[in-house]
This record gives sequence, structure tokens and C-alpha cells, in this order.
Amino acid sequence: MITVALSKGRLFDDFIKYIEGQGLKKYSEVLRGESRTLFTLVDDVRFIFAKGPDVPVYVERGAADIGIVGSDILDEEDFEYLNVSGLPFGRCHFALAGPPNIDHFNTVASKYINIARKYFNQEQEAVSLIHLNGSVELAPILGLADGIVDIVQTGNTLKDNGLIEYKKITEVQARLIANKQTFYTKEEEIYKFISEIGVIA
Ligand SMILES: Nc1ncnc2c1ncn2[C@@H]1O[C@H](COP(=O)(O)OP(=O)(O)OP(=O)(O)O)[C@@H](O)[C@H]1O
Ligand SMILES: O=P(O)(O)OC[C@H]1O[C@H](OP(=O)(O)OP(=O)(O)O)[C@H](O)[C@@H]1O
Repeated sequence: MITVALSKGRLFDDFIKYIEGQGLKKYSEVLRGESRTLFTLVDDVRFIFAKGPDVPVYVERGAADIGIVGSDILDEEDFEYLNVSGLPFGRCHFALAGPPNIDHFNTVASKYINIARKYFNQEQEAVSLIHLNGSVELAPILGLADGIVDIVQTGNTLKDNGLIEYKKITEVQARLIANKQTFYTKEEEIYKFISEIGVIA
């Protein structure tokens, strides 16, 4: 048996649509179930449903063999895992954003403090960072910060809150990661699953 950690939330819906597109009803029908159970078994594949930032934790420690998670999470924290492949969903990007007419960002709020720090270090800009857990668009509106570093997909959240994008920082997409040991010790089962879902290792 192999264990696959799926991120709950947006990527979960995207993953189901993706495997439906691959004609894999045996997985999608079970995953679409209404139950509150946090794991399910299909043949010899056990799926677990975790919060996005916890997926690499399960994979790093071998509690899961495979994880499907946003690259934003992998870039924000350091984990040990095998980067097997990008997946064709969950595409968005990180941006520096703020109200119009900002000349210089002295303070920036973000849920992704390490990505923001790395970006400003690269730009050689001294910026004071404020960590928030979400709804970061509020920070410049309330004067808590001059701007934000956040994920942008449609751009609607920025627009609806009167903010504009100043700089695209980096692309984000879903990724398939694997545990560094079990990728080899369970090679056959893992290869069967990832080829079934259309990922070439
Ligand atoms: N518009 C988007 N905003 C945020 N994340 C997105 C977006 N589009 C795709 N993603 C991907 O989806 C993942 C987050 O999905 P989720 O629905 O769990 O959001 P969340 O806001 O981080 O979770 P929570 O609501 O539990 O705080 C991200 O890690 C990212 O890879
Ligand atoms: O460009 P858009 O399509 O509008 O998507 C981007 C928005 O979605 C995410 O927020 P989320 O809904 O996850 O809530 P959060 O702010 O609590 O993280 C992200 O932080 C932006 O606010």
C-alpha cells in the first residue's frame, strides 16, 4: 500500500478534476464522497486529506509516500522530499501589490514571510515584514503596511480592494513530491500510481 497526502481546499478540487480528465473514475468517485473521514482507501492506494502546509511534513517523515501540494508551500518552508513533477493545475503567482502611487515599500505584510524576505533580499531592499495569516489585503487599506506579498490568480481580490500589482515575483503551481526513501523502496507501487495519474517520473 502507498499513502498519498492531498491538500484540502482549492487543490483538492483541482486534483479531482485533473484525474477525472485522465478518466480515472475509480479514484474521483471515492474522493468526491461527502464523508468527513480524513482518509480513504482505493485498491492499494490510501489517500489522506491534510492542510496544505502539513502535506510536506507527512511526506518528509514518511507518514505519506507521495504528496500533492502547492509550490508556494514548498518554497516558503524547508522540507526534505523528492521533487517528482509539476502538475497542470493550481497555477497562480506571487506578487508585490499595494495601493496605487506607492514610490517605496517600507513595510510589507504577507502570509508568506520567507518568500517575501527572499524577494526583498534579492532586490537589495530593506523592508520591514509583518506576518499575517490571511486577508492580507487589509494591511495596506488600514495603514498597517505599505503593501503585500501575496498569491494572485484572477486578480479579483486585489481589484476589489483597490490594490494594484507592482511586480510579479514567482510562478506557483501544484507539485507532486515523494518521500526520499520510500520512493525507492516502494518503487513499483509508486510508479504504478504516478503513471496511472499521468505523471512521468
Ligand atoms: N487564488 C489562490 N489563492 C491562494 N492559493 C491558491 C490560489 N490558487 C491556487 N492556489 C493554491 O491553492 C493552495 C491553497 O488552497 P486553500 O484553499 O487550502 O487556501 P488557503 O487559503 O491557504 O487555506 P485556508 O483557507 O485553510 O487558510 C495554495 O497552496 C496554492 O498552491
Ligand atoms: O487573484 P484571486 O483569484 O482573487 O486570488 C487571490 C486571493 O486568494 C487567496 O486568498 P484566500 O481566498 O486563500 O484567503 P486568505 O486571504 O485568507 O488566504 C490569496 O491570498 C488572495 O487573497
